[in-house]
Amino acid sequence: MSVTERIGPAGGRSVLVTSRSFSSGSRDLLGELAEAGLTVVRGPADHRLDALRPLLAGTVGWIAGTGPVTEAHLSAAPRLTVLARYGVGVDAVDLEAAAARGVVVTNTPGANTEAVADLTIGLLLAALRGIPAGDRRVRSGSWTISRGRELGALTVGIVGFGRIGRAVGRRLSGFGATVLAYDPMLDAEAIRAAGAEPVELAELPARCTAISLHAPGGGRPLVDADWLAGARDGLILVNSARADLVDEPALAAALRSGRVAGYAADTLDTESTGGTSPLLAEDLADKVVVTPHLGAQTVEAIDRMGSLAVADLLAVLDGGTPTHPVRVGGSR
Ligand SMILES: NC(=O)C1=CN([C@@H]2O[C@H](COP(=O)(O)OP(=O)(O)OC[C@H]3O[C@@H](n4cnc5c(N)ncnc54)[C@H](O)[C@@H]3O)[C@@H](O)[C@H]2O)C=CC1
Ligand SMILES: O=C(O)C(=O)COP(=O)(O)O
Repeated sequence: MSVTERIGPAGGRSVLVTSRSFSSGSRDLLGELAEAGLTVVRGPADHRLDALRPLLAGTVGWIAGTGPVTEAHLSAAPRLTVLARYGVGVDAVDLEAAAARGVVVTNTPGANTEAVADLTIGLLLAALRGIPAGDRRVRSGSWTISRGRELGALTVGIVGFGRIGRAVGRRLSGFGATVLAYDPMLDAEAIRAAGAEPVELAELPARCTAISLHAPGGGRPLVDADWLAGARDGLILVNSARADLVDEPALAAALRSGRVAGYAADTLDTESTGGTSPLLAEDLADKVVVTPHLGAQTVEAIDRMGSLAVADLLAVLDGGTPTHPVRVGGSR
């Protein structure tokens, strides 16, 4: 579909869709929007202002992926009433600017939890057993082996023990791993009740063979040179959350020194900044595996995210209350 293709009647009120993966799903969501008298307009997922400006002018609702929503975007959308984040993280949205303009922000908590938890285990196993590197060797004619670890023998740390962190913890417990968790918003009892040992962030590197990140982005990196200096040799780090949780140059140095044995991620800084990632350097190819932010991309999660986003968008446009509002300070 081209950037400005319209679905529904010309003119009238329009809904801008910039999520990469929004589709009708099992409920004909595009039909529901059209039935509500809304024209659906597609825009670029990276939210380039020059391309979006003409589309934002008439938009009353916006279904957005992970692209930035800044004061400049909002001021280009004077009729905007509701920004429905199709997904969970609101780190790229200027929530204060939205609140100041009376724009209601919603998201789809829980809709992609199982999808991201599944991918996280896949990334962890890929790094732990060297699956992508093994595949490359076979394709180049070599049946050279590598030695990994069994997941059940490991102590695994989880940073951010929310919906996805706990879903990953449940899967890890099923494998027989020992699960430690750090979450500054949860008390120790809540963490224990969800099956993990509560620990401080600083304890994790020395105690874990693998650590998985599930905290919101938008702040300073939690994984930096100091934190990495405390790691056991051979740490595996998994990041299916946000790139800015990790100081990437510091991690590249730790991978080269061998302190960190592997990094498996669904995101990199370059996802939003463009350019070249230090983690994609040729000499790190066998230690780093990256997927293109596809954690939420399952048939099931896309269906749930779309249904929740459209239901809340229509509720707000009807003058009602959304089920999943995001308030200022609702993120990290
Ligand atoms: N790869 C992908 O496609 C996806 C990535 N995500 C990312 O995963 C993150 C987590 O998603 P959910 O589990 O659904 O959110 P959630 O809100 O249920 O869990 C986040 C947890 O992190 C905790 N937290 C906040 N600040 C923290 C800090 N400084 N250190 C450690 N923990 C902290 C919170 O208390 C909360 O329990 C999202 O914010 C998003 O960035 C989410 C969905 C899809
Ligand atoms: O839900 C999130 O925070 C995600 O990262 C998923 O984003 P997406 O819908 O795949 O652009």
